[in-house]
Amino acid sequence: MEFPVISLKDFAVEFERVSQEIFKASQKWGFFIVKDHGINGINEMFNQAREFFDLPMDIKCEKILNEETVGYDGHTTTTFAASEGMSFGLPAGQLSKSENIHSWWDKDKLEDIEAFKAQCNDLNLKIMSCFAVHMGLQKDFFHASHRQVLPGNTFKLIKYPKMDEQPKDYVPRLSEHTDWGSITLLFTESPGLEVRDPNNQWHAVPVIPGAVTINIGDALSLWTGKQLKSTMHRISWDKVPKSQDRYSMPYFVHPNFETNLRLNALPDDVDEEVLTYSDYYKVRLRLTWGSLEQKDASKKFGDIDNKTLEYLSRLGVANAGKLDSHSVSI
Ligand SMILES: O=C(O)CCC(=O)C(=O)O
Ligand SMILES: [Fe+2]
Repeated sequence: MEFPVISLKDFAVEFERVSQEIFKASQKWGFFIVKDHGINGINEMFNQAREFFDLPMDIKCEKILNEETVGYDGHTTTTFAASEGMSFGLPAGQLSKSENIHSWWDKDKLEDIEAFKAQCNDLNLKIMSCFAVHMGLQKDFFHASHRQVLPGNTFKLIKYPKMDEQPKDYVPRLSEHTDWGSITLLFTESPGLEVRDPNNQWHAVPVIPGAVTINIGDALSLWTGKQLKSTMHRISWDKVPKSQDRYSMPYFVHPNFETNLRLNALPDDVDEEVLTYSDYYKVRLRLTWGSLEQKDASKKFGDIDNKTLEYLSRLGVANAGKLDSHSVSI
């Protein structure tokens, strides 16, 4: 089964055809690769990532990830990944105002990050317009819920350090999971990512230099009555070369907090209840990063509200039954 690879070279002149390919791939796989996307400066970003992760641990630990999803993680083991990360959350233009930015990320470096985030957001809005038209909505329907307000989109640098052997305590390289938000744009130079294909078998995502891998997150899947698929993905130990570090850079797009994800309620969902993105985000934030909270009482990552949890399992989010895949005890 062939992994979908789509060129955006003729996006404007052949919008109907290209958008249809994107919509179909998102229904069938929930994952696709785009080429000719026009985003510049990818190699420079990888170089920044290498430079940052090469710094001594005490410098990287100057700012540990906070609830804005800004800061470093990698100083401690988690149950879901053997990696370190540097996250740049918040709506466009707000990083320089965050209190959680390391002094190493000076004004010029932050401007580069903001400019890269802006390019990613342009691509995001293009992709969203493809979904809208094929669902019979106004082309810019999703733009209104992707304004630059909280929580904003998170650009993250990730390093999976080379390891001769798997640590004794079982830690997945990256445990199987779905993403939380609307879509994710992923930049990577190395193999290792696997996704569930339409037959539910693990399928290696090809690496195409300079291309962007895009996948649908839970919020957009729920919001579209599951017309679009939020697909499980993972990185397993035996698929990543042992002798070299693996770098990747996801850009996680989130709908605005107040967005009601009930646009196209599922046929068996008779509940009138509103499910905002904020409700869902709080659950995933806590499940993913709650362990940092236990180490630093000044931090507060979301909330597990039982009513939301129960409601989500009834709706059957893509991660159904797996809401604890990034588990911390709650
Ligand atoms: O590092 C990768 O290639 C995938 C990362 C990912 O899926 C995530 O961080 O959600
Ligand atoms: Fe992911």
